Amino acid sequence: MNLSNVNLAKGRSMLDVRGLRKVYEGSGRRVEAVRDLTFTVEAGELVCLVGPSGCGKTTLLKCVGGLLTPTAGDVLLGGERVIGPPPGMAVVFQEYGRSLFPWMRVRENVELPLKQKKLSSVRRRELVADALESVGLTDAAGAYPWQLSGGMQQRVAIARALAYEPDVLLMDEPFAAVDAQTRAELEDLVRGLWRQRGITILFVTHDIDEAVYLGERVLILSSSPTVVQEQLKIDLPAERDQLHTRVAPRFAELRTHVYEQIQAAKRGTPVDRMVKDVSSDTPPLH
Ligand SMILES: Nc1ncnc2c1ncn2[C@@H]1O[C@H](COP(=O)(O)OP(=O)(O)OP(=O)(O)O)[C@@H](O)[C@H]1O
Repeated sequence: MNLSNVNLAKGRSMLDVRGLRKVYEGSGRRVEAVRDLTFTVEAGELVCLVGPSGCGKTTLLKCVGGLLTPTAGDVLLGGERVIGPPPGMAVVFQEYGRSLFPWMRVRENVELPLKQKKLSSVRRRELVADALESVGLTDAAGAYPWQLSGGMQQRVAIARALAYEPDVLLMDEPFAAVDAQTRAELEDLVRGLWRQRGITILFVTHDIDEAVYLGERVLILSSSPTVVQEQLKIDLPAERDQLHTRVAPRFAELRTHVYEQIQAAKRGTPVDRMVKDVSSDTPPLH
């Protein structure tokens, strides 16, 4: 499935997750990781998923990316059911060290997935150069990953995903392993790329501040077995920066609200099992 030619205007559903359930079984152990997840991501949206540790964020992302088969429910990308890794998706994982091939130069790592596409070598080179420029790594094209810092390696992983021109970019705690300053830079890089390129991004994080800073909407997940506890519209201005956004009173209100919800999830406070879609309203804050 290639959605590049499909007219997916902003505001239309790109990703539909319906009644998703995942139970792991084996070795005499049965874990209901995800109970019943339903949500939609619109074309061009940046949605963050946040929830307590072990609540099934990675499981959900693997199901969305077609890397795991759900026990029940469906994932639809552009209206088509995901039954394996779809060509319209790219994933950036936390462990950049394991996702890049150490024996390949940066430009070869970025080009590798493009070889699955029927593109001329000239076009592949253009896409690689454009993606490396977007993440500020043009000068590192000939280096090996192990010659780069952790933050630079994660930029390479982002460039590889961008070069692939995905309709949906899945990011699984991509900045969890880098230092705080690099993390802030990478957050701004992702928001900048999202605004420039209009990609649809589903970003998983356990970091509440990161979710509020990055997202247009935050989906708060309950503890395992997981359901969507709340969907919160982030009504901060589109122009965000680390200095001013994070000290804005509204940022503090939103992060406090998410924090309270996650604490409630950890305590196992019963939550409404239906999705509360507040995407068009200002969220109630207490
Ligand atoms: N392959 C597997 N087999 C059995 N159980 C699993 C498997 N993968 C995950 N689980 C269980 O499913 C639950 C959810 O795990 P998952 O890694 O999806 O959560 P998470 O929210 O991403 O965690 P964290 O925030 O700590 O990274 C956990 O109880 C975990 O032990």
